[in-house]
Amino acid sequence: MQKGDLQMEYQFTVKEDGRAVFVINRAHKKNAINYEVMKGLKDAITACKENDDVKVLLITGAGQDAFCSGGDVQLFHALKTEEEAYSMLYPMGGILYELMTLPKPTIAVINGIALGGGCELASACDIRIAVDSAKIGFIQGRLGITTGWGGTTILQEKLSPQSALHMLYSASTFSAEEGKEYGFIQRVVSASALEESMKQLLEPLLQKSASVLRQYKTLYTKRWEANGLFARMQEEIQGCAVLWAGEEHHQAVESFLQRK
Ligand SMILES: CC[C@H](C(=O)O)C(=O)SCCNC(=O)CCNC(=O)[C@H](O)C(C)(C)COP(=O)(O)OP(=O)(O)OC[C@H]1O[C@@H](n2cnc3c(N)ncnc32)[C@H](O)[C@@H]1OP(=O)(O)O
Repeated sequence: MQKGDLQMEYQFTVKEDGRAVFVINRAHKKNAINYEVMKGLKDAITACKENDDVKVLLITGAGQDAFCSGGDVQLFHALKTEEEAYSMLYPMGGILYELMTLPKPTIAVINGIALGGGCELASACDIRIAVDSAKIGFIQGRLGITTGWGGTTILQEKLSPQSALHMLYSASTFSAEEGKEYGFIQRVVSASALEESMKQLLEPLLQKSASVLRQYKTLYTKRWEANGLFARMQEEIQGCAVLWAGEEHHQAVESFLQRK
């Protein structure tokens, strides 16, 4: 394959105004997360932490109809046992913990459908802005599993129990406006107004000094360290791995893969 033909599964750029942008670049797979995207996200978060020029991290998906459809079902379908599932779930949970505690503002720009682990990824960001056509759903329950990247533990820090548990129990797909009613989405805009809305959202943040932004985030990170956030995420991940090995999950994934 010619070098020029190589399609990177993600793009990470740092703009002159201090915003860093991570784009999941797998639109042909509704921006599902595979191991390359996981590594790219891990490296991007580290780069943001180490680069004083970066003030804000944005995460979004390539194309117009998907933010992220969760883990790559075709790829992760090969993981059958609890141990094999844990070998993928735990590293991604660690990445979401690093994202959650990055000492800089993080914004999920939900440009389209966000499902399963895609919602967990968005949850780990400080702020979620969505286009009005976006659909969001913690659909893991339909596959006989729970969130497996720490998403439930993260929601416990951001949403009311009634909102979070309804979204999780139902495994329903909600509109962006419904997600806003639950407190999961902070701003809903039309696709055409997204760029302007992002400008309005970012301007006041980019004008603040890095130390002010870092101080605010550190106050939250200290709270999460004090209440054992990562240990609770790990417990959630272990629970998901047990369900992952169950027949209900394997049959649900098989049905998805055989659907066409
Ligand atoms: C802990 C996290 C947990 C985990 O995986 O570990 C999860 O995230 S569980 C949830 C996993 N995600 C899903 O179950 C979503 C599966 N995808 C869908 O339900 C649909 O594809 C949908 C609703 C996103 C879009 O449906 P639509 O009819 O508009 O498009 P297609 O289904 O034809 O999809 C187009 C193309 O993308 C591939 N695709 C979509 N989602 C995934 C995915 N999550 N993993 C891998 N591939 C995905 C789909 O197979 C099609 O590709 P093709 O080569 O044409 O088959």
